[in-house]
Amino acid sequence: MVNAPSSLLQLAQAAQAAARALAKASPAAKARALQLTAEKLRTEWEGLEAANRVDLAQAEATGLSKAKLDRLRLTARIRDDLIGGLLQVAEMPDPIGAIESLTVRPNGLQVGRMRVPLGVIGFIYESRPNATVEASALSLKAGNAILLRGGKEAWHSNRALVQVLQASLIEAGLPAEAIQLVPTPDRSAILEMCQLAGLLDLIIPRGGKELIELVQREARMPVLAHAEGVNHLYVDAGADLESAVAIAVNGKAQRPSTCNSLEKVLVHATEAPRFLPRLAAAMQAAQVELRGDPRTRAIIEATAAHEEDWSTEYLDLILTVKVVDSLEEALAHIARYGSRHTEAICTNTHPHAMRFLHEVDASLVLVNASPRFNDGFQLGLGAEIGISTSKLHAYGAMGVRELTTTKFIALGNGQIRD
Ligand SMILES: NC(=O)C1=CN([C@@H]2O[C@H](COP(=O)(O)OP(=O)(O)OC[C@H]3O[C@@H](n4cnc5c(N)ncnc54)[C@H](OP(=O)(O)O)[C@@H]3O)[C@@H](O)[C@H]2O)C=CC1
Ligand SMILES: N[C@@H](CCC(=O)OP(=O)(O)O)C(=O)O
Repeated sequence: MVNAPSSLLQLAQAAQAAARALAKASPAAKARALQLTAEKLRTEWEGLEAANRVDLAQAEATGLSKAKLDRLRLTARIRDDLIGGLLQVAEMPDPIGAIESLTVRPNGLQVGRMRVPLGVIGFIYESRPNATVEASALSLKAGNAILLRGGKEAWHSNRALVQVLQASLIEAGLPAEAIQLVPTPDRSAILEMCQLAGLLDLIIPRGGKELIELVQREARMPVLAHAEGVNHLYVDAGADLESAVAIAVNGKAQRPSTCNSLEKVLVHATEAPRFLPRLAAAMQAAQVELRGDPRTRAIIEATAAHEEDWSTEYLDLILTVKVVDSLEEALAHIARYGSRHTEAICTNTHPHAMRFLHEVDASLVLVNASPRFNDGFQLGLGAEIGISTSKLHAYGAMGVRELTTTKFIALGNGQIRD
């Protein structure tokens, strides 16, 4: 805490004061701030787009990849999705103050749990401006303050969006400091955030290995890692192959830059001769480069996969394929190379589906569905701050509830302990 520059330290102190105010704010005021943000996204869209264009121009000039430019871009569709998500979050029941599982002890003491905010959240994430709005909305609904450190390429977009969010807070009678942007794109601020023990209650790094390792090493407060997705689809013996191809194409090609996209396909040997040519044709049409193990390459054209391919998250139109002899082999491969993010099976065999669900350790395990569903909005949370690949205190998509905790409460009538 002492090493933080006064500006960041002051921001965190202001966030802490704002968090205290938000913890007791009325559900109506929080919902109002969310509705106002939705309105302003529509009425102030031109200004937001203009800020976004500055970021896009700078990013293009520095040669940012097409996939990363795509996630930096604020489009009308993103605006509409954000508005829909904000309104959905506004309408959700306010979790704060709810008393859960009240029981009566033999001595008459009533013991329960009350849902409370976490406090101040430090959020470090990619150059994806919509994440700024989604994370802020969820944090606000959960009664937390948030300190945002988005990717450097989104600097102007994030500043403009945070202005909108803060104006909505003020109009709703809430402290603007509940949503703040770290005042510099300099990476040193990330290390400084990690030192803000006593001010930040939780830090969420959302990004690649380097970021996660840095924050896990340096942070002086709890960390919820939102890490990479080395995600598999296992095509079982007897699976519906048409559906398996459609799931694989959706998983890989719908939005290859996302953490929930498909990176590897494992196929049972009995299906490989029929499945792989269909997969290859579909992937070729989607412009996906295939890499494969020797058994795959004996059936279809693919470049040779190397050991590092099995653990690599490409975030690109590349897919690695392996032929396996059993469900056991698929489970063992996933346990060895997966990143516990998203894992899927295509099967028509109920016991296999159940084994996969029980035995695979990942934040979302799917049966006969695309890994692209690992997203808070798709899973019914309204929005998401990201996908926790840590197990404590939340595993998987994090919405409002995951940004809260509970404290015990006890209601007595004079009980004393023997
Ligand atoms: N689990 C989840 O919820 C999600 C995970 N991801 C994962 O994020 C990654 C993709 O995003 P990408 O932009 O490439 O991620 P990066 O890890 O490159 O960037 C994310 C953030 O981390 C910062 N950062 C990266 N490396 C360092 C470092 N060495 N020191 C300090 N800060 C650092 C970046 O800062 P700067 O702007 O300065 O580069 C940026 O703010 C993928 O691995 C993807 O799977 C993405 C979304 C959701
Ligand atoms: N959950 C989001 C994707 C989040 C994500 O992976 O973000 P990014 O890596 O910045 O593209 C979705 O499926 O739309």
